[in-house]
Amino acid sequence: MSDILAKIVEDKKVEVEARQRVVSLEEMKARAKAESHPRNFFKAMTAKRDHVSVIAEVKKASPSAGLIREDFDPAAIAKNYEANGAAAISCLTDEKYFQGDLSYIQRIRAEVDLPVLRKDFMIDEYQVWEARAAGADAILLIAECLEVPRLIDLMILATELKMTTLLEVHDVESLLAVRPHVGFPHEKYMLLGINNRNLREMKTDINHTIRLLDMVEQPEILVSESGIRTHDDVVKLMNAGVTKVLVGEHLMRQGDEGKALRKLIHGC
Ligand SMILES: O=P(O)(O)OC[C@@H](O)[C@@H](O)c1c[nH]c2ccccc12
Repeated sequence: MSDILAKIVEDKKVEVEARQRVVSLEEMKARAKAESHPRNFFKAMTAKRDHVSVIAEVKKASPSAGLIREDFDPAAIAKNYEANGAAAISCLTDEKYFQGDLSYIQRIRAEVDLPVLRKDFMIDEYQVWEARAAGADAILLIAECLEVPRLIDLMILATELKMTTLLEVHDVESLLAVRPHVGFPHEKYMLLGINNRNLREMKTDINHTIRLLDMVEQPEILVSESGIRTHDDVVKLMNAGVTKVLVGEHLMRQGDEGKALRKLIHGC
């Protein structure tokens, strides 16, 4: 694990313990069960399109970029994404490193019809229930954060709660470790993400996805994540057989994030 990731995970353990003291696991389960049925994130991402499928991300700040967007209205941003062709929304909920907030999920969901992914560092069952109670339709699991059996446990729980899992890898070793678990029995509810950001140097390179592509058994569920900025980047990935992307920073840096999204998808 990179130093920054190790530090985030350490802090996350403390945070999850503190949150559990405020709302118990039992209470969180009750809240999750009372929540309306999740929207089908997997279906939204695998629907037939004649262009790339984009998970558009709502992100105020990040450890690598610092503050990205000063005037930050998560629901308005998501609405603009929806109006301009996003297939789904991702929302950062980590407070310390990304200035996110769990309450943004409900605010976004009230304004858009698209399914919403909770983007956080998931290390505990509690957070999966918490995600569902907050209205999330999907969760992110980062392979570099957890041992494979823990990943599988959290994935099974997410599936039971009818949420989609975006299982993210960066390293080749992680991809090989999770590969036997990609697909069955979660085939209708899981996507595989390749993160182009190297967390050791914080640099992004979209060729990273293309280099690992040969080792991906189901490219139809693959999402290329991070560092995607231009329509040419999208064309390059599409030509290699990648039909899904997750984009945040580039869109969030534009005054009109919807217009930027349309340009990214269509080139104009
Ligand atoms: O802002 P970018 O470079 O377009 O990247 C978006 C997304 O991939 C990135 O936010 C991300 C990918 N995996 C993560 C894990 C945690 C936090 C954030 C992320």
